[in-house]
Amino acid sequence: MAARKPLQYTLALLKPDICANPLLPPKIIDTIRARELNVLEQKPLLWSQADAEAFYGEHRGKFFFERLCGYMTSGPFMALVLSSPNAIKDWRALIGPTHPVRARINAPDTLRALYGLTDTRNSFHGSDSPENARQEIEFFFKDFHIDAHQK
Ligand SMILES: Nc1nc2c(ncn2[C@@H]2O[C@H](COP(=O)(O)OP(=O)(O)OP(=O)(O)O)[C@@H](O)[C@H]2O)c(=O)[nH]1
Ligand SMILES: Nc1ncnc2c1ncn2[C@@H]1O[C@H](COP(=O)(O)OP(=O)(O)O)[C@@H](O)[C@H]1O
Ligand SMILES: [Mg+2]
Repeated sequence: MAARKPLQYTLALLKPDICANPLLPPKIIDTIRARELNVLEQKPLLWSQADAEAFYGEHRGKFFFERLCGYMTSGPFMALVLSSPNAIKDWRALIGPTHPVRARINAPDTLRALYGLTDTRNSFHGSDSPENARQEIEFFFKDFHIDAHQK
């Protein structure tokens, strides 16, 4: 009997443009589950400028940093913890490339192709590495400990 691969966890954000339409988050969550990603945690949030600058600190100084923080503090959004054997890759494959215009050309079935508005307002976030997933989950869900779930 092959040993089961341990579950992997990732942080997903449904950004303010998605959450501005109350019909969309439930629809997106159905799509997430249909792709065999488990939704372990979810919560609505409204960020301050300081929260946005802390989370996206890696992009400070880039030309889009201010507009990114302005977008992410423009309204309520939703944070989720997703799990599957390859949750990081699975969720990033489902949301597609960063730039919606490119997504519509190269990956038309992805969520950013379907819902993304502009390069900044691209509707979704997904952790891009196991270490970032750990940090990003901790950022939003202080009481969620990956190790406890992997026992
Ligand atoms: N390198 C560089 N690219 C830029 C700059 N300003 C805009 N762009 C690029 O041009 C794209 C389109 O610009 P915008 O029309 O402002 O689109 P956007 O920033 O995604 O849209 P907003 O949601 O309005 O911020 C941006 O996403 C960037 O990829 C800049 O100052 N430097
Ligand atoms: N060239 C750009 N123009 C405008 N906004 C951008 C650009 N690149 C990235 N962003 C914004 O910054 C966020 C973080 O960028 P990055 O980590 O490179 O992409 P991803 O979210 O796909 O991991 C993106 O989701 C997007 O909202
Ligand atoms: Mg990123």
